[in-house]
Amino acid sequence: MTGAASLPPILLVGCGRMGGALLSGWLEQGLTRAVVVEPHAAAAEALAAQSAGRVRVVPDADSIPAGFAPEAVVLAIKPQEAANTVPHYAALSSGVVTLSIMAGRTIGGLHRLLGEARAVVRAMPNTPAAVRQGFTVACAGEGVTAGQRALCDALLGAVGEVAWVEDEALLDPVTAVSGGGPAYVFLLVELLQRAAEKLGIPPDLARSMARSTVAGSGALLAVSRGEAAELRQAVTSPKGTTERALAVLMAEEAWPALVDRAMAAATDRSRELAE
Ligand SMILES: NC(=O)C1=CN([C@@H]2O[C@H](COP(=O)(O)OP(=O)(O)OC[C@H]3O[C@@H](n4cnc5c(N)ncnc54)[C@H](OP(=O)(O)O)[C@@H]3O)[C@@H](O)[C@H]2O)C=CC1
Ligand SMILES: O=C(O)[C@@H]1CCC=N1
Repeated sequence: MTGAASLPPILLVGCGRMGGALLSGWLEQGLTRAVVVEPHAAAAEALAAQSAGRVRVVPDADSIPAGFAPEAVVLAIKPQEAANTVPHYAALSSGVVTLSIMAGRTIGGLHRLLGEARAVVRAMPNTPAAVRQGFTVACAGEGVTAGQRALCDALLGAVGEVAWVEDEALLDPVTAVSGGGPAYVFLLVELLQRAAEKLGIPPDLARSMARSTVAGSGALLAVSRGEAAELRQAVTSPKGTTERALAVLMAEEAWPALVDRAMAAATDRSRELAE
């Protein structure tokens, strides 16, 4: 991974939830010069305050200061905006690496929008990036140099762990599982809270219980060397209460089948977003 202090000038296109999380990680790591294209006024104002002059926010590609020469163009807009937006960055992406975090959008599709000769890395981070606990899977397209890959590794590594794969097709199931994964965990919190309330627990207590249980379990998992199944078994006393709940959740037609179906649906959607 490239040293944090060596982060070169970056152009970030789209500074919403994911782009903003990445940028704050880069700023924390000492990024000194970036231009952010972000038409959303509130997000742009927050950024300007956070960056103490290191980031210039502009509303569109035409407003990028003349002479700004980024070493990476990071695409963090929605996949549905790619066709109209990405071609505006064809000139700036020439000779540098383009790092896309857009769901579904393929390296080949980005080559068609930017020009075949462009160096493109496709990556899928997740929102724990906001607290530097993200997990990103990345894939480098043809022609990406070792230096460009190291730069992308540094940019993604600023917000958490990075794993690289050779097979780009894996990015679709990755998007389903780790890209969207935080949403499923937060849904579990919501459902635990709702069930607790239905069982008569006051809402405030139900909320605290559900949040702390999931956050604490995540913290325990993070420091554990063993498998998740072992942590589950450590809670499950023989003939006890958890065993009864797990018999419901782990029935083949329950969570095992539902999670398979949900991940397949998200994977299919990622493939649909390709063009
Ligand atoms: N959210 C997540 O958990 C993850 C998202 N991703 C990917 O990251 C990308 C961004 O997602 P997310 O951050 O959630 O979305 P957001 O909507 O929060 O961020 C996108 C931002 O881009 C801005 N924008 C719209 N059009 C343009 C444009 N032409 N030029 C520059 N900026 C523009 C939007 O402004 P406005 O609101 O005004 O339209 C918005 O602020 C998506 O492609 C998504 O697939 C990847 C991993 C996880
Ligand atoms: O829901 C989405 O499409 C994006 C990609 C992964 C997480 N959020």
